[in-house]
Amino acid sequence: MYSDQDKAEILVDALPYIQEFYGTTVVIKYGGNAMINDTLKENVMRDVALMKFVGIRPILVHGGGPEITGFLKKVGKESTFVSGLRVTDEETVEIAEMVLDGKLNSEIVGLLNLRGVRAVGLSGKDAGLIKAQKKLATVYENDTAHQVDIGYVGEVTEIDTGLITDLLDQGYVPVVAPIGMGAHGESYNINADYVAAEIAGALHAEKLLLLTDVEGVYKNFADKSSFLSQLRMDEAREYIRSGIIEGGMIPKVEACLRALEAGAHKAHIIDGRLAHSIILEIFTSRGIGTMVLR
Ligand SMILES: NC(=[NH2+])NCCC[C@H](N)C(=O)O
Repeated sequence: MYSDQDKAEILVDALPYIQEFYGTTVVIKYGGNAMINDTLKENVMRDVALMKFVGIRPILVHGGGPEITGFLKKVGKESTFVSGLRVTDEETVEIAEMVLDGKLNSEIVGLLNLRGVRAVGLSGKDAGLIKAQKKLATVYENDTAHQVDIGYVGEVTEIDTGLITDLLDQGYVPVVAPIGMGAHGESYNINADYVAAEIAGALHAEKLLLLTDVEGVYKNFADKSSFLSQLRMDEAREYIRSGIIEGGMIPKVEACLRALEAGAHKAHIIDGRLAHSIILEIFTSRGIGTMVLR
């Protein structure tokens, strides 16, 4: 166990970062295991409370994939996926919105408020926060790519940061469900990583933190010593092009690149399965994940 002296030193070691990030905005994509496991969930809520009370302005964007799938099953709807994207008819997007906004969002808001954080739940429909349009899935057949309509799966076309900025200025913590609104008022289910990236970019946030179910980026996944603690944008693009970054890591790194291109300062891929990974990444010099920078 730590002595009181050790604890004092740990706090003082964090001081440079507390000073550096005081008053800055940090967008956190909350999903995966950190959202499913109750202990991890509790940890994340405390990490967010800690950030808030040392003067950071956190914003949470949450996912909901497994819960949506579970609820669809309950009502007898099986999900089919095309290139990793859920085929989303009108009934499916209605259920996705119910689960994301009605259940998960209000659950997170409740947990944060229990911790003394004045969290406010939002969906992309609130005050025009997330404007969206249909996203087509790309399918490859005999080496030729074509686009397939999979329904109400969306991509962000515009972020209106007005409401979020007002809430942050008033000391609230916005919690955003990744639902976007189309030109005719229709709802779109959007990948939460991309929503978080767009919001971080639009706000010129200090950081985007992606809580994932991996440690970060490896140059060679089989070799644990090839972990990339830092990655520049040009390197990241090159690694995607050359296949070093592959599979499920591509959209994560692309979300980081998008956030930086749009105006965020840094983007971090961190392991949400690890207790207090947010605090370790932000308040230590080495961090624990992969930091993507300009
Ligand atoms: N994966 C890394 N290399 N992280 C370094 C983090 C440094 C510092 N705590 C920051 O948040 O900016």
